[in-house]
Amino acid sequence: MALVRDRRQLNLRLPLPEISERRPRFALSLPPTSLSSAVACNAITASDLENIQVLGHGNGGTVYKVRHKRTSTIYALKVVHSDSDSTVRRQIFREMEILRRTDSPFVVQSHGIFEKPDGDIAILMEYMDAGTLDTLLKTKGTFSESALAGIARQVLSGLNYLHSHKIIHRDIKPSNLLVNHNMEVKIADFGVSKIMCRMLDSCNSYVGTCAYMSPERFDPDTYGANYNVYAGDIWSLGLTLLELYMGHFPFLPAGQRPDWATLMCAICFGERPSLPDVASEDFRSFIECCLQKESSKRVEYGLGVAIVDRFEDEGVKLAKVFPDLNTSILDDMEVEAEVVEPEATRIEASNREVSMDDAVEG
Ligand SMILES: Nc1ncnc2c1ncn2[C@@H]1O[C@H](COP(=O)(O)OP(=O)(O)OP(=O)(O)O)[C@@H](O)[C@H]1O
Repeated sequence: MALVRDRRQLNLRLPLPEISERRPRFALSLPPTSLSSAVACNAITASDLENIQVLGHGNGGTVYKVRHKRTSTIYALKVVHSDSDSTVRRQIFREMEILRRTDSPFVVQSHGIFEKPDGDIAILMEYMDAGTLDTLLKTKGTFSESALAGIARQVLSGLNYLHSHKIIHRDIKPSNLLVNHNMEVKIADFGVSKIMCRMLDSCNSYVGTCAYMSPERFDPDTYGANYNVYAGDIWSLGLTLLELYMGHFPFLPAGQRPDWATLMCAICFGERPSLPDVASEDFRSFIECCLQKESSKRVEYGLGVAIVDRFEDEGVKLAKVFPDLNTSILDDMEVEAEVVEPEATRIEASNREVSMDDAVEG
C-alpha cells in the first residue's frame, strides 16, 4: 500500500525546526484525502497510475505524464531516484514540504507523495498541458504586452500567496512557470525555495539559477543592506517577463552563452537592459520597478508598505499599467494540447511513510 499525502494548511506562524532538529522525529500522517478531481475520497496509490510519457528531466529527477487507471485523470509525476545525491534529495524533500503547505490557484497543486521500496520518491501533481513559459517561448515565439500582463498578474498573485506564507521561491524563471491550455500560469519547482521562520530572517544564500538571481544575492554588501528577502523573486519576475518579451536573456546579446562571471558582472554592474522602441511606457515602467538593482528601492517602489500589502497594491497598479489586463491572452496565443502515444509503465510504490526530512531550510 502506498501512502498518499494530501495538502493541508498548517499554522505557518508556528516556529519551524532548527537545522539540527531536521531529522524526522515523527512520521507525517495524512489528513483525509480531499482531492477536487474525480478521484476525491479515494487515496491514489502509485499502482493506480500508468505512465504515458516523459515530460521532462530536471535536476536529478524525471517528470512523467501519468494516467489514473480508473478515472483516466491525467497527472504529472515527478520522480527522484534513490541514488540521487544528498543535495537533490534535500531539494525534493523541500519541494514536498512546500507543496504540502500550499493551496493556491497560482501554485502547481500536489495530489500526493509516494516513496517506492527502492527509495525513489515521487510527487503527484496537477498536469499542466501547455508545458512551461520557456517551452512556449521556444515554440511560439515572443509574447505580446497584453499576454505578459496576464502572466504578470498570475505570477504576482502566486508570489503574493507564497510571500504571505513566508515562502521565498528563489528560482523564478520561464522554465519554472507552468502553463495550461487556458493560459493559466502556475509557479512550480520549489527545490531551492526557502520557508522563512521569521519575517525578518536573512536569506542571502547562493542558490537558484544564476542568470535570474538579483544583484543583492551576488553582492549583498553593495545591493542588499537591510534588504527584504522577498525582493529577489520580484527581480526574477521582471527578468522573466523581459526575456519573454525580447526572446533572449535580456542582459546579454541574443545567442550568447555566458559563463558565471560574465553573468554576474552583467547583472551587478551592467546597465538595465534597454527595451525596444516599440515597448509602451507602461511596460517599461513595470520592468523598471522590478529591475531596480538596489533591492530596498525595488521593494519600496510604489506605496512602500510591507511586502504583502505591496503585492496586493501591485495588483491594482498593474491593472493601471496594463489596461487590457483582464482580456484573455488566448487571443494572443493559441496553445495546443499535445497528443501522446501511451506506453504502459507502472510506477510501483511501497507502504513506507515519507517523513519530514530536510524539508525546511534553516
Ligand atoms: N506539473 C507539470 N505538468 C506538466 N509538465 C511538467 C510539470 N512539472 C514539470 N513538468 C515538465 O517537466 C520538466 C522538468 O521539470 P522539473 O521540475 O523536474 O525540472 P526543471 O524545473 O525543468 O529543472 P531543474 O529542476 O533543474 O530546475 C519541466 O521543464 C516541464 O516541462
